[in-house]
Amino acid sequence: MTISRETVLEALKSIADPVSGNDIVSAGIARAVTVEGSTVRFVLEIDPGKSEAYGPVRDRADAAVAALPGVEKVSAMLTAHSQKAPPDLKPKQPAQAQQQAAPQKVPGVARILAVASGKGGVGKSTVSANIACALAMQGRKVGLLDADVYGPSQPKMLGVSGRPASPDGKTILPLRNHGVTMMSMGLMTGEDQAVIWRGPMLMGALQQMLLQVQWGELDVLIVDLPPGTGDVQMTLAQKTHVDGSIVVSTPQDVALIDARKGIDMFRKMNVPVLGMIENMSTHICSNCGHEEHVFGHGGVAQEAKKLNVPLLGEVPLHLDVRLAGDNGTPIVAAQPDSAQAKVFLDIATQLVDAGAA
Ligand SMILES: Nc1ncnc2c1ncn2[C@@H]1O[C@H](COP(=O)(O)OP(=O)(O)OP(=O)(O)O)[C@@H](O)[C@H]1O
Repeated sequence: MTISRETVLEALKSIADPVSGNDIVSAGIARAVTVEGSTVRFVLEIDPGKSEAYGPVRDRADAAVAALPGVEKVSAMLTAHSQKAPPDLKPKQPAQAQQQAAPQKVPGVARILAVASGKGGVGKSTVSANIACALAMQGRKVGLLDADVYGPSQPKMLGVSGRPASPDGKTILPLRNHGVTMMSMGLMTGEDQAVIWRGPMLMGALQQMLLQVQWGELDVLIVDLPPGTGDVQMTLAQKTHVDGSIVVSTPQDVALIDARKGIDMFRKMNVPVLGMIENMSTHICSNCGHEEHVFGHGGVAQEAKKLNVPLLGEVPLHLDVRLAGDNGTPIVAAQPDSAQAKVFLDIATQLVDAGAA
């Protein structure tokens, strides 16, 4: 049975807004209604000071939608609006419709740092995991959100497994290892399950990860983005206040072309680019220590200079970096005194010194 968005809106109109006396749709409280098969999602955007008063409203709205024929699952979220008058669901003139709600902060999270790459497989997840651990080793309260829905790898890299608990059915308890609080789409879907995500599902899932996970008080939440410049990157920057971004690339031209696109996207979305990291830079032989430039060397430094962004570090290509990641203990934690670990620790120090983490 197909559920229409209009039917959902009608059901939501039966719920009164305790503050304005209107119904929650006319009052502009009920927003972002999406229907995916038998699942309905919506948010109630409220004054953060009135969250207690709106708890029962959310429950009533949830029940009204759940009672509709064909609805099997409802996700109703309370979110804090950042404007005095939240936009409503009524049809808008094109000019008004273009005015997006301002990007929101995630409660308790002081800063959000996005780690991106233009191209897949350049080591973005390895870099995210190591920077997260390095920051935790320096005493920062760190979260890591694995938003790489196409290839979630953080559970393996940080050595966590099992489905995260949700004692109240509304919030999700993150997992923790190496001093890092982490949540991954991989933990919601299972390691071997292939996931095909479509735009609206991605948006919903990402928002859910950001807002429903109990991150606690964090100095910084690192978001490990999927490669490229697609829906997830756009949604993150549009909906959430992202304080800075880091772009990871190998020194090869093909990777650099895509990295440039990534930097361009962040600039267009007004997300400060904190710097680039060259990964798989010099190869150091684990037997004899001989150095070789498998993918070239210095390409990222040149590109960073051209684009006028700092080069935060050059991470060598070293067997131990991969083995550490595969074993669930990133190299900074496994071999903190190694040359490879030092690069990550130095990047973490730079981020702290710059007030970015
Ligand atoms: N500096 C390095 N030295 C050795 N191996 C590395 C290094 N960086 C990453 N790797 C290895 O390369 C592989 C790809 O790395 P990773 O998963 O971090 O890349 P990614 O850019 O996040 O990939 P994807 O886009 O598929 O998510 C992994 O097996 C990882 O262990």
